[in-house]
Amino acid sequence: MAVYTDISEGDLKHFLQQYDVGELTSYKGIAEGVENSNFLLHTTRDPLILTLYEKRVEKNDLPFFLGLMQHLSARGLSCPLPLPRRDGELLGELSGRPAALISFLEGMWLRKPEARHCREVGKALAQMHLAGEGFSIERPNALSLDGWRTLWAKAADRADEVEGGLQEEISSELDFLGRHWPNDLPAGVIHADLFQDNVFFLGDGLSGLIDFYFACNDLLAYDVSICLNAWCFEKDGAYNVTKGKALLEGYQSVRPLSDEELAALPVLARGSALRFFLTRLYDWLTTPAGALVVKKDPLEYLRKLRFHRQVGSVAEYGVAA
Ligand SMILES: Nc1ncnc2c1ncn2[C@@H]1O[C@H](COP(=O)(O)OP(=O)(O)OP(=O)(O)O)[C@@H](O)[C@H]1O
Ligand SMILES: N[C@@H](CCO)C(=O)O
Repeated sequence: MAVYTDISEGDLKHFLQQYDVGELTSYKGIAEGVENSNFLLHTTRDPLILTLYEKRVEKNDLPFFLGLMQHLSARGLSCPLPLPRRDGELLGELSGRPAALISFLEGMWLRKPEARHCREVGKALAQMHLAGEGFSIERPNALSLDGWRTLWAKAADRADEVEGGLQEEISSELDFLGRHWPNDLPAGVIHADLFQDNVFFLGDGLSGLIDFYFACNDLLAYDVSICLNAWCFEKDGAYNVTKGKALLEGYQSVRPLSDEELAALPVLARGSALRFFLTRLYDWLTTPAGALVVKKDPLEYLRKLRFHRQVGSVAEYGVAA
């Protein structure tokens, strides 16, 4: 459950006086999510989301995240919009944490997405990539090769507790990626965490994207590979080529991938599988027992990584080579 910081009604009402958002009628903590504390607020006007940024989010990055949501929204992408205080600031403080109010996005995330939903996700990702053009703040990806090495250095000693042989396997994977990582592909603002719980649907239609707190500047095709990992595998670990094809077609209907981007997909997908494996492994090994947060299974991403390692041609992802 992601409510790490509690708030009192008195403090909340005081905080809301800085905004022009009507009177508070009720509020409750939102159990989903693992990074920040989120609350749903009802007021005499529109419902709102209150986010308290927790320790893994760098305060210096908040102008990037909040500014990006404004930028994308202004360019027609459906995503939450941060609300300014009466003094124009987007960021305040509540219960000792940086805090922001953002608009409530209608919709639900899908527990069992189908290929047609993957197509919509592909389209929305490409729309986000185009809408991100011209955003003036830059944020390097803290979770690329260097960040992976740092995480691995903290977890490697204990990795074999999770599965025998992991130490060797992951060390050589990092070496491989260090030698083969592309750096001359089109880059821009990427979401970097566009998992199912960050895409809302209303009926069959995609209603918007949320959770831009890993967004950064990186290769656009790397973001595509994150979505292939997050959306196109079945619970039993099998890659679903119909979903992959739909996601890639949806993406390419808005922003065609170059031959170089397509050819790089297997390596990029190895990297993105490793990224989520490593953050999950680190959390698995360091989250205290009894913490009110659901730990995610690192081995799910190890299996995905192994799949990408044996991919011979990009056609196996569902796209014509
Ligand atoms: N703008 C919004 N409109 C509607 N619901 C929202 C909005 N923002 C967040 N939520 C709700 O809060 C939940 C958690 O939000 P979010 O994914 O941003 O949190 P997080 O802690 O950063 O999570 P994680 O990084 O694990 O995905 C969402 O699944 C959703 O239910
Ligand atoms: N989407 C991430 C968690 C938070 O970003 C994962 O599934 O590991």
